[in-house]
Amino acid sequence: MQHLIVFTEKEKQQLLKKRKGETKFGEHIQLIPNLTKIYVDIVNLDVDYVVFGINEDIGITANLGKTGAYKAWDATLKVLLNIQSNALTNAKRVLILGHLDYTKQRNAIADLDVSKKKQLSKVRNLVEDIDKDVTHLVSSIIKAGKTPIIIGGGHNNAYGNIKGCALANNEKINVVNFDAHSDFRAEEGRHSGNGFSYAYAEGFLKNYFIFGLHENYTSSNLLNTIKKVKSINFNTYEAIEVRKELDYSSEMKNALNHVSDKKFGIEIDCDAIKNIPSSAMTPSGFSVKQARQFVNYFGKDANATYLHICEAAPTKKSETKIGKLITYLITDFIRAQKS
Ligand SMILES: N=CN[C@@H](CCC(=O)O)C(=O)O
Repeated sequence: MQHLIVFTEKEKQQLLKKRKGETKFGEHIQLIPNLTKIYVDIVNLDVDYVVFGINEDIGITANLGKTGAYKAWDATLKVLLNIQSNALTNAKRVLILGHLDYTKQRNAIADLDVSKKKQLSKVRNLVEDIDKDVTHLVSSIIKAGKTPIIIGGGHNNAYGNIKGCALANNEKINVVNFDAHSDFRAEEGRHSGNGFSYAYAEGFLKNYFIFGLHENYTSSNLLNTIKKVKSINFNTYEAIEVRKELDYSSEMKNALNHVSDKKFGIEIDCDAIKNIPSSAMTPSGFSVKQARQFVNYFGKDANATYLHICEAAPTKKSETKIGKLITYLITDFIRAQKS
């Protein structure tokens, strides 16, 4: 795993802001001292969750989107390590593994002109390399009996999550996706808009529920496709929050029915949440409270297999806000699983 950079005790100490009389989450988490073989390193560790970041936005570049998601992991660590450690946050059950690093690859594509077909396909080929790493890492974590919590990166990484889970369990998995977009675009080379279509076409994804699709950002072709395929179900943000034809809680129940008959992944695209800096930031979207309720609701189910939070693109100004958002979602998931 040449791109996996393990999170070290030294880095942890640099980020921890200790306070007398209090214990921070980072003081109780587990780390692995050396990386040998990921499965062997974690299989005997007494933890339930393996949290790791994917420092890339190459998939977003390959989808001609707005970059910056490679910074979400660092933003998250700064906040996550410094929340309180108490009976409600369960830090001892958490391994902070580290991150997949693609700095070199990001630099190598910086000067490419993605409006040119050949150069775009170079970027899309790089996404396939990332896919291999994510697939291997997720499948090793699941085979070791732990639950992956993945902080992206672009939504292209849904593909590696799904394939990794399916390979580890030796069967297709289901997914519920909290997202303004279907990410079911054509198989035209890998990017952040086709993680689910590739996973479906290659036989790793079975039932797929898209929660809160934006009607303005779904092409006519895609709408026809997702209406036609029986194993795909969806609702729209407009039907729930604008026209009030559907009720948020009942829709979560409906989505759970669609995915919970077997192992399923929970995908949270931060562009579904109002005003969160991301590739497709929107002034009209679900609230942070609704996103947290969503993670809690699906995280409670015994078949919930992984959590992926992606597409948030922090700036200097929004770094703490994004770190806090992602930390709330991570801890909501852990609490939900415990209950
Ligand atoms: N993962 C995001 N997919 C969206 C991106 C939209 C955008 O960046 O504007 C899509 O392909 O539609």
